[in-house]
Amino acid sequence: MDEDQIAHVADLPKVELHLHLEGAAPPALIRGIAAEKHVDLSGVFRPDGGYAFSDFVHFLSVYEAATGVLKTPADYARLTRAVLEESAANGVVYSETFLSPDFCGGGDLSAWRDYLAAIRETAEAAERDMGVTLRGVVTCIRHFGPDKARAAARCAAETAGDWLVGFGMGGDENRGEQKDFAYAFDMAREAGLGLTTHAGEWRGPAEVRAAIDVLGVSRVGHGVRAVEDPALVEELAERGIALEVCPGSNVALGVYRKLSAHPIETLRGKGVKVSVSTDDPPFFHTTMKDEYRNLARTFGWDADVLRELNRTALDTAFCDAATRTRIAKRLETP
Ligand SMILES: O=c1[nH]cnc2c1ncn2[C@@H]1O[C@H](CO)[C@@H](O)[C@H]1O
Repeated sequence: MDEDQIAHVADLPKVELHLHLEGAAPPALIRGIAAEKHVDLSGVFRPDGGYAFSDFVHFLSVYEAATGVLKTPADYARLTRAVLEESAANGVVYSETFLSPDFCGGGDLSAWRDYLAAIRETAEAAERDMGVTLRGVVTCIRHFGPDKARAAARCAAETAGDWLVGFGMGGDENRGEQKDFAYAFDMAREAGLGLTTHAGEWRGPAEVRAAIDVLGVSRVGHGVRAVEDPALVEELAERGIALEVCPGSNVALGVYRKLSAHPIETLRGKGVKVSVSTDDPPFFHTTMKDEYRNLARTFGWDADVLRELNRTALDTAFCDAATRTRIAKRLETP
C-alpha cells in the first residue's frame, strides 16, 4: 500500500468502543493537576515524560496512582475535554469510554451522580464544538473484587439511560473468576445496559467462554486469545459476539511480540465482529490514526476494509437507534 493510501485510511471517520477514560489522560494533564494539588507522583513518569511501567500488573498500579490526582467532578471535566480533543483530532466520530464509580466517588451513588453529570456536560459541549459523540460504559475493576463491583453496578443501574449505555469489567484478569461478578452483571442487565467484560487478553479461550456463557456479554474487551480455540472462534462468529480489539495495547504490553503476530486479521477472516480501539493511548504510545496506519501497513487493510470495520463497530455500539443512524451517516462521508 502506498503512502497516499495509508494517509487516507488514517483520515477515515472512526468508531472507538474501548477507551479507559483515565487511561487516555495526557501525561501533561495529570502532571499539571498533581502540581496544582501538590501531589507527589514520583514513579509514575519516565524522565522523558511518558508513563513508566514495566509489565501489566505494574501498569495497573501506575494507572491507579495517576488516577489518584483526579479528585473532583471538575477534574473529570478537564480530563473528558482533553480526551475528546484527542479523539476529535484522530477523526473519531463516536466513542464509548469506560467510567469507574470506584474512582469517581468511591462507589457512593450520590457522588457518582455528580461526577457523571460533569463528564456528560463536558461531552455534550465537546460534541457541539468538535463533532465527537461520547457515551459512557460503567466499569467495575476485577482486582477490587465482587463487593466493589456490585456498588459500581448499582451506580450504573441508577444512572442508566441514553448517555450511560453499558456496564463492563476491566482490571487484572488473573484475579478471581468472571462468575464472581455475575450478580453485578445481572443488575446491569436488568437496568437495560449493554454488557462487555475484559477477557482473553491474558487468560486463554476458557475465559472468553465464561464471559459469554456466564456473564452473557454481547461484547468482549480484547478477547483475542479466543483465536487459540477454533470452535470458540466459530461460535463467536455465529452468535455475533463482538471483540473490542486493541492491537497497539496488546503489542505494548507484550501479549503479542509484534503486530504481524496479532490475531486480528485471522479473527476478522473467520467472520468474528472485530473493532479497533486504543485502550489507554498515551500509556501505549498510540493513537487511533497510528492504529489505522499500522493495520494498513501490516495487513494491507485499505479504506474499504476499515469502513466495513467501522460499520460493524457501530452495529455493536450500545447507543440508541437514533444515535446509531446519525453516526452511520457520518461514517459514509468521504
Ligand atoms: O488494557 C487493559 N486491560 C485490562 N484492564 C485495563 C486495561 N486498561 C485499563 N484497565 C483497567 O480498567 C480500569 C479503569 O477503567 C483501570 O483501573 C484498570 O484496572
